[in-house]
Amino acid sequence: MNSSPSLTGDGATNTITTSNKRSSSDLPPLLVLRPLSDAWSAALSAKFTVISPSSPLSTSTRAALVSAAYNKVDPAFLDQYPSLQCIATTSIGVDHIDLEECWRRGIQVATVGEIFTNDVADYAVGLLIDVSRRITMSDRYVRNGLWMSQGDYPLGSKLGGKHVGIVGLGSIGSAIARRLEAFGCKISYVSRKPKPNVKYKYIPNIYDLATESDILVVACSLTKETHHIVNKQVLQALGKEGIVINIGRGANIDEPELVRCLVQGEIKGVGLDVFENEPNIPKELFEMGNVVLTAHQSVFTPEAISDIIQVCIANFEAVFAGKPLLTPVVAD
Ligand SMILES: O=C(O)[C@H](O)CO
Repeated sequence: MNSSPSLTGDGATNTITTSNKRSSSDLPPLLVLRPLSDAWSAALSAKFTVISPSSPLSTSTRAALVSAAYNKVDPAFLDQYPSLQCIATTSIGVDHIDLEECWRRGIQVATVGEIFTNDVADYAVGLLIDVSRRITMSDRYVRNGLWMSQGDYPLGSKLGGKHVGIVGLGSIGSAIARRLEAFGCKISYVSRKPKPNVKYKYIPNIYDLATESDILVVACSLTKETHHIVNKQVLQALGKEGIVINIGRGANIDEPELVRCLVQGEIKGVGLDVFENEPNIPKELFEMGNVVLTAHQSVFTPEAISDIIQVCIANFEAVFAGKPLLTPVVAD
């Protein structure tokens, strides 16, 4: 009878138990740090011996699966797992991973590649239409019975013809730009350098971008350079009629300044899927009508989750076979 580790879970926590149903001794060990749903558990356990950080095997494992934000990969974490050769994160953002340190130690890092691109772009456009046409606000108005007592809700603004400034024209920013172009928006962008073969107007400075824009869409990754890239001056340059959409990372925006600008009417409205200290959200935002708030979910569709599982497995199989990763993070 074989008694080997397998992973069970309620979708929120990992638990190692013993099973006599099958042997996993010939399956490569995979250290898993993120919570696993049943679908994740089944898919990973079929290919790997899934081990938890508390398992004695974990220090000698070669590959690890981590998730965005809530598994910080820093030198202290890496010291615990000296045999790691590869880390795959279930995110596109890698701000929770000390990449330089990983590379210094010869550890490869993989993301989910472009799996989320279209879903996030759809969501960003959804937030933008919601804020500019006041859909959620009008919904609250109707639900609260105010239509009858107070009459028609104030009109939202037309999207076509608006000047949209995209902060970060990577794959997600580009997908947002393509969608907004179809709505008749004029697109400009800021990024470290102009993108080759791109027809949108490149503006090297975010202040100038904000000055020229009606709407700013934050779609950049979080780095030292982009931390609080949308600050007081940028928000003031955007102006009283300006709208901000953020599907990047909360810390791309100086959140207290954003709240202050909203309170003082220095910008018109925001659609935020990400926050500086998730899941803590400044309480002032709850009181405001001109904001749409969602719970960092622009990336998640059931279809995308299924694709993430497949790409993570493919990356680990490549590592264990000594082949290149499918979706590596590369130094730029
Ligand atoms: O980076 C990502 O993939 C998303 O924001 C989920 O964390």
